[in-house]
Amino acid sequence: MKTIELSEPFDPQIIPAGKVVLATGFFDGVHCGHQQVIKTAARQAKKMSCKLAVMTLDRHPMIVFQHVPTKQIHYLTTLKHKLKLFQQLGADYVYVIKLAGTLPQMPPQEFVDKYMVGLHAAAVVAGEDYTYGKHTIANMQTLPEFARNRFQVITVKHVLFGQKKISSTMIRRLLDTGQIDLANQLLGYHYQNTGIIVHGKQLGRQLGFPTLNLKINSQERILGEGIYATKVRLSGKEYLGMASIGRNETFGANQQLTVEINLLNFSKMVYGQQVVVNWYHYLRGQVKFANAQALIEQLKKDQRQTLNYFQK
Ligand SMILES: Cc1cc2nc3c(=O)[nH]c(=O)nc-3n(C[C@H](O)[C@H](O)[C@H](O)COP(=O)(O)O)c2cc1C
Ligand SMILES: Nc1ncnc2c1ncn2[C@@H]1O[C@H](COP(=O)(O)OP(=O)(O)O)[C@@H](O)[C@H]1O
Repeated sequence: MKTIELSEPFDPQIIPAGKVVLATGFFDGVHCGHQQVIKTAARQAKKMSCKLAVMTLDRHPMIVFQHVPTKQIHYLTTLKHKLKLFQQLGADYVYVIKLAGTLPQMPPQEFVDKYMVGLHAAAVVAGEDYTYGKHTIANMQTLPEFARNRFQVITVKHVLFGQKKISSTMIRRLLDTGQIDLANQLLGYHYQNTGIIVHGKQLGRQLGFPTLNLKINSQERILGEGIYATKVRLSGKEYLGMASIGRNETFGANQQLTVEINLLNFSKMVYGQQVVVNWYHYLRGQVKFANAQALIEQLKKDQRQTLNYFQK
């Protein structure tokens, strides 16, 4: 897979020769709905004997159109993770479009000419609500007019959960409220965070349950408070872990939020390393225990539950 960054104005020479089927969207999360768009494009590419290209943006459109500060955006997938998921879906090219300069105000006809025809699209595939300018004029209904028979337009119907379309917003709400099991079902894979192991208060080892304290990548979204069953990738190996996201209420009020994980079958001292956490299952909410002993008793139960979950 080849990743090509495009910023306005780009040199048409850098676009690989040959026709592509172009799947387009912001694709935060690359959830089941997004996967349907990309898989439809992949089938079409096979039919038309061309390459599969995916087009995405380098930043959330809310930053540009609603002026939301960059720091306030917490993605379901970082660009790096998104690219990995596109690769798994069979993308030959990924175009990452820089949403800056004159691009956000570009008239729809110019956008279609430069970023669809200009990328050699034989067909453009997107979801029902895809827009490439003001939603009243630059939508999937009007795309054939702008295309002027230069490419085919394929609109993919929303994938529904119950009556509602599966959306990044729906999944963000589920994550914020700790509903990881359902969020994973709608994502079609296990939600993931990346973080660095930092020093905590060194209380964990006294309790008999040392924990990796994680500083999660600041652009990523953190699950709501609770205790979760996880799989953790550390130094090329995978471990089962029980994770706590919370404020360690047992040890005082108004403490900082921490993300910490006790790994089952692990006993090395590690700090500073990068870990990838895959979140699998919600075990319980945070509890303010009467004392450390009561917390320890609960941690033993959490450990058994984590093992049971993964043995199922
Ligand atoms: C699986 C798990 C569950 C936990 N549950 C709670 C809890 O319900 N209430 C609480 O106050 N702390 C809970 N903790 C957090 C412990 O208080 C924390 O690990 C301890 O304070 C150690 O902190 P340290 O890593 O900074 O030394 C939990 C930790 C783990 C690993
Ligand atoms: N099974 C384990 N799970 C998590 N961390 C472990 C484990 N065994 C050893 N460790 C180590 O212990 C450290 C955490 O101990 P802890 O007392 O909780 O200290 P800290 O407060 O600095 O996180 C981790 O950084 C890790 O290197």
